[in-house]
Amino acid sequence: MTAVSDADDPLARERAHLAASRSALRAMRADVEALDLRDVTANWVNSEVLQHQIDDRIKALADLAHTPLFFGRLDYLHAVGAEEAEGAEIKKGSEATSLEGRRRETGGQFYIGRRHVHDADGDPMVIDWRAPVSQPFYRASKTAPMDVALRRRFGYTGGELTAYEDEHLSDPAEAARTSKLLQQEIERPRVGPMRDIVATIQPEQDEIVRSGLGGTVCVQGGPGTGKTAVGLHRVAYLLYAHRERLARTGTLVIGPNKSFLHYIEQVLPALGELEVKQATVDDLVAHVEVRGTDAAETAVVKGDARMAEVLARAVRSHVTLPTEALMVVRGSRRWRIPSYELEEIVQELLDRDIRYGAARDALPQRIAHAVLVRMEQAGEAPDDRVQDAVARNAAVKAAVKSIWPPVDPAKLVLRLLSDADFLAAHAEGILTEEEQKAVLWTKPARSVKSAKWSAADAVLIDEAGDLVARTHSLGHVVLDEAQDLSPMQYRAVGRRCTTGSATVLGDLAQGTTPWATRSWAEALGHLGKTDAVVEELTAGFRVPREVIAYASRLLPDIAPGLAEVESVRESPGSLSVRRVSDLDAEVVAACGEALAHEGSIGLIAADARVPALGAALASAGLRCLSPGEETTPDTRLTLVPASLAKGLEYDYVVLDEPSAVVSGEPDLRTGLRRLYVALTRAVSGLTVIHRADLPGQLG
Ligand SMILES: Nc1ncnc2c1ncn2[C@@H]1O[C@H](COP(=O)(O)OP(=O)(O)OP(=O)(O)O)[C@@H](O)[C@H]1O
Repeated sequence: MTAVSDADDPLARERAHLAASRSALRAMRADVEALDLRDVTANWVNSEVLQHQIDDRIKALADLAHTPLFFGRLDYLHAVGAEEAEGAEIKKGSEATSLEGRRRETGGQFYIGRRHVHDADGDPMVIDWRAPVSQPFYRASKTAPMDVALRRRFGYTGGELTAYEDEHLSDPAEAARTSKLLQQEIERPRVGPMRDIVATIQPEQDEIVRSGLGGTVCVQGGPGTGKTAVGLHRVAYLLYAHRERLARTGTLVIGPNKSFLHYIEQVLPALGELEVKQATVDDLVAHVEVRGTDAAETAVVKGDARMAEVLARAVRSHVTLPTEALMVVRGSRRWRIPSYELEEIVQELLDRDIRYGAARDALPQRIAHAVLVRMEQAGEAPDDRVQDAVARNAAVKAAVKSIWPPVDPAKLVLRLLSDADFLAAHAEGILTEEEQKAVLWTKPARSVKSAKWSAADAVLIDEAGDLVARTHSLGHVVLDEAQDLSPMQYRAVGRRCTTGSATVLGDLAQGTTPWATRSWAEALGHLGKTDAVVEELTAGFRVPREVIAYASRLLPDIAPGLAEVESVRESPGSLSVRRVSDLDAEVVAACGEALAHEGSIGLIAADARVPALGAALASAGLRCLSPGEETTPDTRLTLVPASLAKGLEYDYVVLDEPSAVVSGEPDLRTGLRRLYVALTRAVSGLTVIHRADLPGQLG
């Protein structure tokens, strides 16, 4: 029997490259594991830090059995520069040199994967998907082949490479066709948390993913258009392209709630990025314990950007212009600074755009300077040490304390919400009387500790905190489900990226808070990023065509003017709407039917219906999870209160009583938006079960 030659069996050749890449990765990992820190660090702290970095590197180099090491290949027509091939990762001269050789032979053949893998000589076996040379894998087309002769996509079953699909982009004779492997990957059933999409990022998504670190991008996109996926991949891309800078400044992903963050938390580690922090807006502003809630009209006023002006006035009101001269005694001499001169110093600090706390810190030195000028006029020759000593003089300290006392942000907000006169003094001309009444506590709180702070109050404290001392800014912030943020929350996020940039993701049609975003331009203004570019994603990857068409009947009422999502997925029979008389029993039965399919099942219901449905499922012997709990092959059903459905997805969704979802909200528009969210969580099938009439648009 003759052995099959490589040329005869390309699949065998690709498998051989996979096996070789795997062993190269193992060798890279072994190299890192073998590092002996005792040789390089004498000091314990350094070795702790280094060990941490090494542990991360070892984790990042893990060969995950079910994550293919590469998913594509590009064959270039002409040579590619070493810079482009390795992008920001290029470090070793040997890689560049050996690449040179490879280019001469082949014109450039690159395997694209989740991370860079090289062999013992430093020859690249797999190129990081983020390297510039990988870009045509996502963007090249028949009309713009980007110098690519062949684009090959690989299909895997488990960890096994089982198929490939070729596109000869520069061959005019070959007709363009849609990729089956791409379609299969998009339709692969979901079990467990969200996964990465590196193998199938679409051209319009790639443009956002690879947009530069300097600019803020805002993405408007309907349900399932890949906003979350794009935001997470953008962070991974930026970390690759600007690793050092972002390692110093930090990156953060902000999501609407803990269960959502739990759902997305494995995407970045799967891409080898372990250092990105995640938080909700509430986490960011957790200066006090939140135990209270606000009525909607109160929260609307507290979340309004005008509150920033009220707070700014209230903070500044602590400055009292001096009315008396200051006498500084040093040895046998007395130095007098008249009140008008003190006033000038204070006024000058007030006019400058610096934080209250920074100005307070500067004041003693300014006063000391005025004293020094007098000393010099009197023929003395004081130096810096004298100035410092004067700044610390008891009389100067006392003057500073009375002119510019310290401000505690939480105490300030406590006073604004408790003391009608204090609020009125600073809200005059900004908030109406009714609005002032709305924010005042009916029962004034005694102390910061005992106050029943609401989530909106915590944001006010954060704003006040920033007026006193500048908030630390990160290098990049991804803000998901942004449409639900109040103007004051946008400001809280904005001050965490004043010197960095942001990726803002949202859908105006899915805004379900009373202060939901009306326009991105307005939101970006509150965020402090008016120069942001607004992009729109319209291709839907989650929801099948039939289902999105049904949900989109709500669009004219909830977001007139927004385009309907164009599903990339045809899935006939994916929608079923049933009117029943025994609601609970039929819902349980529908869950049972859904469980006959592979993948995850979500039963979505109005929050108030959740206890009854939980009991009905339990008595039918069906185990269910709460959102954020991980699905397992044994327990694939999650009971989801409609208020937590946002951002999540399930292969099959059973939606209980739509009218209850609508009436669970304070107004019709919010109710219909909540329903729109619930209707757009299904990947493969949606079953709507109702006893009451459906909202008119769906009837
Ligand atoms: N290019 C792609 N290839 C494969 N799957 C994709 C692609 N883009 C998005 N998806 C998948 O589509 C689903 C929806 O994506 P995602 O959750 O990011 O959408 P979204 O716009 O944030 O939705 P929502 O508005 O509902 O929060 C996810 O399962 C995601 O992995």
